[in-house]
Amino acid sequence: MTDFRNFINGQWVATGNTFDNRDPVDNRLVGRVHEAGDAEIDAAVRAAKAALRGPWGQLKTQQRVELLHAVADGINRRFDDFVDAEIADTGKPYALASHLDIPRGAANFKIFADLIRNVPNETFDLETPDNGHALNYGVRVPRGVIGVICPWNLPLLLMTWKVGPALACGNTVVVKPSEDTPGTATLLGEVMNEVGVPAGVYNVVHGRGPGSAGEKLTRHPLVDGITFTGETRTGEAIMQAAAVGVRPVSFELGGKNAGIVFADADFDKAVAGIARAAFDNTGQVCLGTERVYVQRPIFERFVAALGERARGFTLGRPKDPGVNLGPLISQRHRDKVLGYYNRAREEGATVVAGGGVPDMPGELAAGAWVQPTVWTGLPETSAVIQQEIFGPCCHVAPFDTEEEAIALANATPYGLAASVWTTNVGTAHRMGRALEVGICWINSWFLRDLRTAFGGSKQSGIGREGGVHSLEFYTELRNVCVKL
Ligand SMILES: NC(=O)c1ccc[n+]([C@@H]2O[C@H](COP(=O)([O-])OP(=O)(O)OC[C@H]3O[C@@H](n4cnc5c(N)ncnc54)[C@H](O)[C@@H]3O)[C@@H](O)[C@H]2O)c1
Ligand SMILES: N/C(=C\C=C\C=O)C(=O)O
Repeated sequence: MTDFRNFINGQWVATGNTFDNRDPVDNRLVGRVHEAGDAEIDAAVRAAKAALRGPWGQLKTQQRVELLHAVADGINRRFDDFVDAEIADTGKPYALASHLDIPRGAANFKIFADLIRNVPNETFDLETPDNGHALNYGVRVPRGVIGVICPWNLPLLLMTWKVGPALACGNTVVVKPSEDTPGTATLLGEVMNEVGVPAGVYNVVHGRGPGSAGEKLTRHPLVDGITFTGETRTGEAIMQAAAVGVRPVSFELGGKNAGIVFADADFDKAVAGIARAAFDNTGQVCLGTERVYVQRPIFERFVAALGERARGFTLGRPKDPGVNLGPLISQRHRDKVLGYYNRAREEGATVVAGGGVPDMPGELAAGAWVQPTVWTGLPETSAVIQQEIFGPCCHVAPFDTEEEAIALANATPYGLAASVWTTNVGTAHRMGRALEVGICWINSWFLRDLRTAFGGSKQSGIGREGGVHSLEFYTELRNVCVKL
C-alpha cells in the first residue's frame, strides 16, 4: 500500500483525509492519497512565493539551466521507478510508459533548459524627434507562482510539459495532479530534493477538483497564473476562478479530432496511423482520433482493415509479454465510455469491431476494460461523433471531395488536432491550412517537435506552449526605453 503525501516546501505532508488509489488493471486498492485542505494549499502557495525571493530567485540563468538538466538526469536515473509508478496508476502497457511517458518527462526539462540559455531578447533603435536616438529593449521576468493542474492520461508527460518551462523561466509551481494518478508527480518531489532544487520551488498538493485541492488552488490569491490540461468544461470553471485577481491562464483542453484519408494515401501507413491515433493509450489521448473520414473509393477496404487492427490487440497486465493495450483509467471513466458504446448501438451504428467489454481472465475481470471499437453508419449529428468519448473507439464515414472533408472535419466546437493521409502535396498543404485546429499532422500522428507551437483552437484551448511560445505565459515581457 503506497501513501501518496503532499510535497510542500521540500517536506512530505500527510493529512487526516485520504482517498483510495486503485489499479485500473484489476481494481485492486494499491494506495492512499492524502487530500490537501485549505491549510496545505495555503502552505504550498506561500512556500512557492517565498522561494521566488530565496536562493532560487537569486540563481543565475546558467545555474538554473544546470539544475533543470540535473532534474532530467534524476528522472532518467530512476527511470524504472517512474515507469512502475506510472503503470501502477494507469495500467498502460510497459512499452508505452517506457517509450513515451517517462522519456518525455526528462525531455520536457531539457528542451526548456536549453531554450532559456539561448533565447534572445528584443531591442529597437528609435530615432527621436530631437534627431537623437532611444534604445528600447525587452526584459523577461518570471510570472511568479504558477498553479499547474493536470489530467490522468499522460500524467508525467503533461505535468512536466508545464513544470519544465515554468521552472526554466524562473517561476515556482504548485502542482495538483489528477486524483486518479498521484504517483509520478509525487515521485518527482523526491528527485527535486535529490538534485538540490531549493525547497518551495516544486510543490505537490493532492485532491480532486470542485470543492477540493484543484479549485482551492485556482482560487488562492497568491497564485499568479494557472496552466491547466483537461476537459473543456473544467477549463470554463477554472477560467472563472482565475478571473478573480485577473490571473492569466494557459489551457490545453478537449478535442474531437478528425483523421482524413484520401484515396491516394499510402494505404497501409494510413491504416497503421489511424489505428495508433484511435487506440493508443486505450484512446485516452487528447490528440487522438475519434472521427475518421475516408475517401469513397477506398472506404470499404479501409473500414475492413481498421476493424482487423481493432481486433488484433492483446489486452492484459502492463508487463505481460505482448500486451499492447491497457484498461481505461477508472471504473467511472469505463462507465462513461460504455455509455457511448450503448448509445452508438441504439442509434443504429454498424459495429465493425468491438462495441463492448472483453472477457478478461481471473482478477482482471474487475479491471476497467473495454473492447477497441470501430463504428460506421451513424449520422454526423450523433453524440458519438459530436462529443469527446476519450476511449479506444472511432467512427468511420465516407467523403468524396476535399471541400466535403474540410467541412466535415471542421464541424465541431473543438479544434485541437487532425491528421491527413495523402500523397498529393497540394492536397496536404491545402488541408493543413484549411483545418481549424492547433496541430495538423500530414501522413503522421503525434510526431512531436517540442520547439513548435502546441495548443488548441476554438474550445480546445487558450494559448500556445512549446519552444519560445512558452515564454509568453511563463514570463512577463517588460520594455525599457533609454534616451541616448
Ligand atoms: N489539450 C490537451 O493537450 C489535453 C491533454 C490531455 C488531456 N486533455 C483533456 O483532458 C480530459 C481528460 O482528463 P481529465 O478527465 O483528468 O480532465 P478533468 O478536466 O476532469 O480534470 C483535469 C484536472 O482538473 C482538476 N479539476 C477538475 N475540476 C476542477 C475545478 N473546478 N477546478 C480546478 N481543478 C479542477 C482535476 O482534479 C484534474 O486534476 C479530456 O477532455 C482530454 O481531452 C487535453
Ligand atoms: N501536450 C502534449 C501532448 C498532449 C497529449 C494529450 O493527451 C505534448 O506532446 O506536449
